[in-house]
Amino acid sequence: MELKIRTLSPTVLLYNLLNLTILISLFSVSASSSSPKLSFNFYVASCPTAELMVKSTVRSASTFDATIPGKLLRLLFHDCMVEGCDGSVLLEGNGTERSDPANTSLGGFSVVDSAKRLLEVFCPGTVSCADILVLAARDAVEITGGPSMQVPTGRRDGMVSSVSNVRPNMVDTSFSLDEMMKLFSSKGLSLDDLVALSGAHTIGSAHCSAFSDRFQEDSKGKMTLIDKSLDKIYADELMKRCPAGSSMSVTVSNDPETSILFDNQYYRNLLDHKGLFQSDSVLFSDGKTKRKVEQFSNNQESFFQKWGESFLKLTSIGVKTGNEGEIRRSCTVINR
Ligand code: HEM
Ligand SMILES: [Ca+2]
Ligand SMILES: [Ca+2]
Repeated sequence: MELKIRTLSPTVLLYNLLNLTILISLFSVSASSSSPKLSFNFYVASCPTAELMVKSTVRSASTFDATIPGKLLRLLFHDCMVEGCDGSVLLEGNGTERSDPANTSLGGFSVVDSAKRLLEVFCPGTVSCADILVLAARDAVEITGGPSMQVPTGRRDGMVSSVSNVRPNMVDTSFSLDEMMKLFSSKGLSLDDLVALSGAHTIGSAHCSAFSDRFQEDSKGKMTLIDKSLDKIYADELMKRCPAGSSMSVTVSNDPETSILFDNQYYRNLLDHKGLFQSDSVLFSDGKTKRKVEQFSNNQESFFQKWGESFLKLTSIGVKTGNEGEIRRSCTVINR
């Protein structure tokens, strides 16, 4: 060892010393930065099987009920848009986010609750509901044939869930592209993220009321198409599935072609003027997003690639880490 050092030239020694100094200073910057960030394998020491337990819960629930993946993915979106990805949407009670009409048709709560119960047995007080929801949505995409992704964890659960926070932070199917863009950019999401994340509508379903604005009902209860951008045959089919006065529980597939497959069919539907919501159709009718829609419709790989990036951005919105928030014992109530 002694011999080795002596044989090193002074320049090499100086170079090594410099590298060491840079390394030390880098380390101290990251160690002293105020709020810890998310990290991959956050639970590797505290609960090594956390991700596996969530995955198996989502898998078995989805085997029994094919509507689960869509529900989990939408639930995550609605969580992240309001107060960030902090599980605020999961809280029950008067005046919580769940009371807003935009959230009354949400589902998948019981899957998150089951995963949490399992995790509380093996790793009590360790894995946040916010992380469980992100992992469950990630798994939902993979289970339905979408890309497999590694997602960072370490989110903490929020203590605030107020119905008044929903309206100002949630998109609506009646929104113009500019309105959607404004909201997305306030969350750090770009126009390309909007196009990619809307691709979530390649799975799942919608209630008739979610797209009734594209039709008009006359005094005799007859429906007519008022949104001429919609394909005529597709519109007829929708009217047949959702006649005036149809039950509130009737649902229609978001993607009429491959509703249980996470693929790029959503974008091909847009090209065919078969976007279910006005907010879907506008992505193809507006020149600002048309080219991205065409690109994703032609190339599933590029959609999957961008989906991965955008999903990471979505799941990082307003996250609470370190000492912020708490680790809930039950996902539906804050700890007492
Ligand atoms: C950008 C504007 C968006 C609007 C206006 C919108 C609106 C809607 C509406 C109205 C429904 C039907 C709900 C029902 O009637 O039950 C729906 C379903 C769905 N949305 Fe979106 N959404 C948007 C973006 C997103 C994003 C970014 C994601 C996820 C990343 C997402 C995931 C889903 C999923 C998976 C469903 C199916 C839910 C199920 O099967 O229960 N949506 N969306
Ligand atoms: Ca939230
Ligand atoms: Ca599909």
